[in-house]
Amino acid sequence: MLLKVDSLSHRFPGMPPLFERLTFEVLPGVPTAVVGPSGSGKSTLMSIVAGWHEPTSGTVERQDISTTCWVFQNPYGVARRTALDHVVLPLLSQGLRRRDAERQALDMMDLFRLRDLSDRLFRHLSGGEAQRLMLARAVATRPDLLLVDEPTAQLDLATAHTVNEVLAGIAESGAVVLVATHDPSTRDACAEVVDLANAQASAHVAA
Ligand SMILES: Nc1ncnc2c1ncn2[C@@H]1O[C@H](COP(=O)(O)OP(=O)(O)OP(=O)(O)O)[C@@H](O)[C@H]1O
Repeated sequence: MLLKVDSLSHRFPGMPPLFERLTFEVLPGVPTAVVGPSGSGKSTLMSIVAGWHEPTSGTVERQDISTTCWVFQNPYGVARRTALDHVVLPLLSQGLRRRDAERQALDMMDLFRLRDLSDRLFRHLSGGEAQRLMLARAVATRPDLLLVDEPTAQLDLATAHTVNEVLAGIAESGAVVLVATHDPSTRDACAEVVDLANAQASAHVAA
């Protein structure tokens, strides 16, 4: 598997270019951070990589990648469903029996320190809990490509550390992982960094 971004440029109508000729690759086992100031185009890049948005020019190749999950910056859930339901549902739709889906979902919630909240309604979760729940749901389905936008934005240091470790573990287990972040601890937990700070003039990848 390989995510290959080649000479990618994007500009919204009437705005200066967000990035130009951005070129980088992400391999399984090499979690990669996308960094840059607010408004530099991190979320836009994620949506282009996810295939939701057409770039102005350039290409995104998803070699041997058949499943993609994109975890948004803002968590979206069903107010009157439990936390556990949110993780179980995609597993049921993958064909797992309910008992197996629940076991797998609880294991995943454990990783993200959410197991004690399994029966809590989504609308009663805190922002950080809801954000971790969205991560647990995405990771539980074992996507080939995992795109994550600001996973630690609402978390304390210790919980952010847990999330960074889980994301590194997911990459190690063979997924292609790309994380947009402002958080230095997440940046440091990644093996590669794509910096959009200077990507208007010439794109680059910094280690
Ligand atoms: N559909 C759109 N049409 C026009 N402008 C847009 C559109 N989507 C995003 N923008 C603008 O493009 C710029 C980049 O937005 P984006 O959300 O990608 O930045 P970001 O780096 O993720 O920011 P943040 O760190 O604040 O989340 C912003 O100035 C934003 O207002």
